[in-house]
Amino acid sequence: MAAVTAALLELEDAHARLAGAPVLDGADLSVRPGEVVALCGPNGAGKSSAIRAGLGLLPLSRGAARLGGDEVRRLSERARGARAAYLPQERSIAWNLPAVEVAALGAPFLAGAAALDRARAALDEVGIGHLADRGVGEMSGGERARVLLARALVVDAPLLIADEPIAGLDPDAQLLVLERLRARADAGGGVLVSLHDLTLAARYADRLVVMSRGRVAADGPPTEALSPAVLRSAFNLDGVWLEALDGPLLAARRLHQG
Ligand SMILES: Nc1ncnc2c1ncn2[C@@H]1O[C@H](COP(=O)(O)OP(=O)(O)OP(=O)(O)O)[C@@H](O)[C@H]1O
Repeated sequence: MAAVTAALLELEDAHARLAGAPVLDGADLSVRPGEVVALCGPNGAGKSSAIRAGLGLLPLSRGAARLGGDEVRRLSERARGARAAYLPQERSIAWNLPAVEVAALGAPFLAGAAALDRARAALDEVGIGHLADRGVGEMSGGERARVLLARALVVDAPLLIADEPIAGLDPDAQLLVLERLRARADAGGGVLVSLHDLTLAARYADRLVVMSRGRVAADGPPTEALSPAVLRSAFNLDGVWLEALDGPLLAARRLHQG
């Protein structure tokens, strides 16, 4: 009998409010082992809120949030940290520590040398191995963003959640990072990644979830989820998918305002 694989993260009819206004309004979301799920939607649609709810960082007023099959609010912070690595959208690092030490913070339970080895490997993975010993206060914004991604890659957890990991990265680094996330999923992990670049989302994700006004407007194979109707209603775009050499390519223009 085939075993049913539990979702690594699940939101079911999730409702949440911030400052008196709804930010999640009945959102459903799941991530399973082996898949990259791209979370897309316009600014303010609720992507970060959905991620934070799944991690137990944003309490729900109604509905359920489960991490690794258990209700997230019943899990200790340590248990949450063991179930999901998280790269938040916020990219600041307070202390000017060497990149390798910042990345090693992702493996607090490993002995120092083992954590530093893993951190160096992760910095290599994101293309900045040569900056491992440089202070993060002496780096460009994109380099610092990659250090934080390396810290998330160091975490030994079945699920990796990355909130806009390619924002501010150069084109080569964007593709490199998405390749690394793809490789994590191909090795059996689950990946939830919020992205604004719809073409890249379509190329690297197995499934694409479109959020709009705190709800899920579409969930499915990327170019099906981003249908012309959804592009119109959620993104204000008049768009079509073209088939290019490297995969689907979105050709879109802004809809004229009435
Ligand atoms: N701390 C807060 N207090 C009050 N409202 C908030 C707060 N954080 C976010 N919001 C509101 O919640 C809604 C959802 O925000 P969220 O950050 O989840 O959107 P998002 O889809 O991740 O957007 P973006 O693409 O801009 O990062 C927005 O309307 C936003 O203004």
